[in-house]
Amino acid sequence: MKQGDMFTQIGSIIASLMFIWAIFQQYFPYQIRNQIEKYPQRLVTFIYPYIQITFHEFTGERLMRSEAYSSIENFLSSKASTQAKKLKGDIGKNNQSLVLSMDDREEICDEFNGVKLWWASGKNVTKSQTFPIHANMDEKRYYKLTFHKHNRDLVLGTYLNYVLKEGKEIKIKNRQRKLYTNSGSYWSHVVFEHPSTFETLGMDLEKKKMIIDDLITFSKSGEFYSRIGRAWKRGYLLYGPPGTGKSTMIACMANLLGYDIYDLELTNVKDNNELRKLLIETSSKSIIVIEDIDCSLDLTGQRRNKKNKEEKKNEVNDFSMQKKSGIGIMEERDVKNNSNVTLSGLLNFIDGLWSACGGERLIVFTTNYVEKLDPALVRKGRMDKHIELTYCGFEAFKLLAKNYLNVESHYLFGEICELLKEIEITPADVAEHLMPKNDFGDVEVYLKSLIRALELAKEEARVKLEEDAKNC
Ligand SMILES: Nc1ncnc2c1ncn2[C@@H]1O[C@H](COP(=O)(O)OP(=O)(O)OP(=O)(O)O)[C@@H](O)[C@H]1O
Ligand SMILES: [Mg+2]
Repeated sequence: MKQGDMFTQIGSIIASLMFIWAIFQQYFPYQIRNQIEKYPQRLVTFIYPYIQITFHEFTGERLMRSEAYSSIENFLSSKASTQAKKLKGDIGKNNQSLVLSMDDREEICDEFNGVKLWWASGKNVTKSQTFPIHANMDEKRYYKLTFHKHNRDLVLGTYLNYVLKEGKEIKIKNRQRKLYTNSGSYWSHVVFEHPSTFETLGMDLEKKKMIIDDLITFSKSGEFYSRIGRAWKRGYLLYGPPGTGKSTMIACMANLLGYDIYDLELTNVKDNNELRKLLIETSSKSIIVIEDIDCSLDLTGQRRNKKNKEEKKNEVNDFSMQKKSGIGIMEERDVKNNSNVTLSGLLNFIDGLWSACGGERLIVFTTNYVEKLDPALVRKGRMDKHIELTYCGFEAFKLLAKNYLNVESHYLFGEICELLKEIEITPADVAEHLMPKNDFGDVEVYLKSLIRALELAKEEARVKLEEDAKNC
């Protein structure tokens, strides 16, 4: 028989069956129909004791991308890379890693609490009404989960929640992170791609480990915080001289935990209401940073006095000094905009905001002058961890030498170690000496340049000491 004839015959059989079904539906009372329908269903359940759940990619009237679908996609991506034979590859949203997912019409098996389940990917293709270029718009993808009916409770009660939660976490890890800054009461953002990590941060190793442990413990303690009835937040105060790595450490924290950064410029905020609005808009898994907190607010709750204003007057004309002399900017703003953020407004936000918002947040203040801060601002519970970033010690130097020069030991290290004990030099200055120059000289050239700088600083310190002694 020709293929065309076969299709015609099948078509007429289907048409006849549909006709009989329509008659059946119309003329048999509901009760009889129900009885008769039960048997084929029981037969199917007996022969095929599996349940299937379909998760479509687009849902709702406006065909929004389903969150469940994208969570499942993320959840399955790690399993797909080891099990599926046909994979799809793409660059992740963080623009750094390759993300693999299962291709259409693939199936993989998952196991949960000793129970086997099967995930299959598929797509329905409907004929495109539009131009061929839009043909893809008519492909409707879905994931189908199949499991034995005995495991219904486990799958619906626990497994699916677990899949959605895991998928969400993977999504957050892979997402493109953002650096937000505020102008007035609005946040604007750029993609956050700072390369600093704790591996490249030069500092005392024990202290570094303590900070990493603290951050990781915090990020895993959601349930603990909720059990004890505290908002899931933690405050860090980073203090130390300029160039010791405070801002760099914030980037390391964000990279370690995969958080966004909100760099809050308090001097751009008009009043406490505007501050509250800004903070409520911050997302979960974020670090809210206020740099140079001593400059951003008058920490006695009063505006700085006139004398201070005069002192700062010249500095604000120099753009490079503006960050450091934030109070100067603030006073300039005050005159024009009547800025009115107060210490108590800031404290309220630290204490109260997160309770309402949920989700994990770090708040980080930096300052060069910890002694200037109001004790109320930095007490435990508000700023839980106070971390001093210090001048460059030998351990920090070794890490910088390894990163910048790819050298772990050298005969000049001993001399540098001795000099670092006597001379205060910031990691930023050390890094500057180790930075590759045009001539790309060898390691010795860079180390000797650093030694010269240290000896010069030592000599200057000696002369200054002598002069001070004479003046006394
Ligand atoms: N501990 C460090 N390890 C590695 N690099 C560092 C470290 N400290 C500083 N640097 C380098 O010096 C530069 C300046 O450091 P950073 O901006 O973090 O200093 P800071 O403490 O925030 O200074 P400021 O108080 O002026 O804001 C960074 O770009 C970084 O390359
Ligand atoms: Mg800084």
